[in-house]
Amino acid sequence: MTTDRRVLVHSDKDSLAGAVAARFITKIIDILDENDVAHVVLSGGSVNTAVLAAIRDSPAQNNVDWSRIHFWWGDERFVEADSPDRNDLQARDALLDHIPVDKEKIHAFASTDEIADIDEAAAAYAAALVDAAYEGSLYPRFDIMFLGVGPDGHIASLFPGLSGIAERTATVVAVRNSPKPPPLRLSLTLPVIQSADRIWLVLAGADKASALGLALAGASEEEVPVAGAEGRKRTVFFVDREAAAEVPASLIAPSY
Ligand SMILES: O=C(O)[C@H](O)[C@@H](O)[C@H](O)[C@H](O)COP(=O)(O)O
Repeated sequence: MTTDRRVLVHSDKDSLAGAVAARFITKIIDILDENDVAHVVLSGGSVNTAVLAAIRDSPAQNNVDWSRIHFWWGDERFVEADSPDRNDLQARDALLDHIPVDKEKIHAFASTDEIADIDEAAAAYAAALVDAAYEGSLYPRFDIMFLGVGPDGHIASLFPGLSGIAERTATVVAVRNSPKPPPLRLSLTLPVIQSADRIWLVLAGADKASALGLALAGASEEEVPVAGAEGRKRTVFFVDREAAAEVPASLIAPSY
């Protein structure tokens, strides 16, 4: 697992979103210089959606060959296709509908209109991951995985105290009792999350400070799921000052 886990602090949510957007554009151009395609995992939540909007609004995004990027989601609310609760709709509104993506490379979780049974929907996403997997794996090589963090420390739809966080075999789990509504969700599991080359966690607000502090101080992933977010190459916590309030000073990278 990575030894490179860094915390980058920005003054507020807007500058955080702008900085992550700029860094994403630079990094994805580099990745596409070296690879035919890239795989990016998107997240729900207001902060990550603000990042997507900032990417859309950046003139530099014209330099990205969007048609070579596969888009996946870390989790999804299992609701109707047109529900505003859907993470994929939020991402389409903020970015995907505004850039020249290849629609076949947008891998959204099924809605309840497409597949009524949540276990079948989880199996369908697991099958989509296999279809794009590199040899010998059950999922693609994810270049960048965006994750949000809840005040309880949840990532994707892996919540403290629920069984999903402990799943080590399945790549996708059906969540029936999410403490945050809506209760039915689909989520990648921790082994898939930890397979990503780069995990970029983007979080803002005082309500995240405790979970982030605990995770970085060595709490278990069962107690604070974000503690388990470690990518293969690099794990970066992009945070605002409020969310950074309980981060050990030794982990904070010099601001830039
Ligand atoms: O699944 C959900 O209900 C949310 O999408 C959640 O996982 C979100 O990503 C975090 O709570 C961060 O949310 P904010 O970015 O809005 O703080």
